[in-house]
Amino acid sequence: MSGELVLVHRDAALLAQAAAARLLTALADAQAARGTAHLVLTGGRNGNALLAALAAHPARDAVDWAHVDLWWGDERYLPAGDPDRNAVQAAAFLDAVRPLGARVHEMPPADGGTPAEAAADRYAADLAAAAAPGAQLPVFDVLLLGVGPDAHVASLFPGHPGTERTDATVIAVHDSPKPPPTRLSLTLPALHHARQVWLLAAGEDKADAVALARTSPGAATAPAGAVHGTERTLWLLDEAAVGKPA
Ligand SMILES: O=C(O)[C@H](O)[C@@H](O)[C@H](O)[C@H](O)COP(=O)(O)O
Repeated sequence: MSGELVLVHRDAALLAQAAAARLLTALADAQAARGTAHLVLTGGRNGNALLAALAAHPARDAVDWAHVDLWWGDERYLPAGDPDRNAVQAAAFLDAVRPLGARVHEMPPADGGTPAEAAADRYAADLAAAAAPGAQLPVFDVLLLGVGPDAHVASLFPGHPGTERTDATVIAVHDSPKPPPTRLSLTLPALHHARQVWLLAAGEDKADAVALARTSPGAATAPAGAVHGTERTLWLLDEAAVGKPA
């Protein structure tokens, strides 16, 4: 079982700044150890706030972005440029690091004809191409996950069939309880290919989900409580998201 750590910050803004500083150090450490870093991004308010803080951080370029691979844990299956796509919401950060050489692996957008299943397979192939020989996934150094009010992570929702999938690394998710209804998501086994999993939750609307997840009731009930890094699992919270007894 990896080491689990809970860090609580005063509010969502400080959480984003502190997590960005921590992430820069984690990426620099990964590059010092292995020469490269694989970072998995998440959508949602806290994920996007972290990326905005990262883009503006004075120590941003302590990371050699030319040796960073950026992936997504999930994506809304919408046309390219749609403002609801996670990659579009991360544009300010991507516009800052792409010129520095970051390898940005966006999940495929909907093109009006390709089924989401085919797009999921394409991303799985992209991941496999970046993996060690014989592996299906690169080892992710840090995998970021926003936590939903129902304790979902990525696009793996409680009681949803996609959360139980173990036969693929990337799946299409239909009938998502969180709009839009069609998404692409890494599966739970794929999320476990991370050295560090960082779970981000801020606001009192997340307190129930955090309290439930931390009792580890299983992925079907609380996917956020079922994801762990092989080396470390961090809960990055603000005060409003803490304090509800389990
Ligand atoms: O595509 C998405 O919607 C996200 O990847 C999703 O998993 C998100 O991280 C959580 O729903 C938390 O979102 P908030 O931080 O906005 O509450």
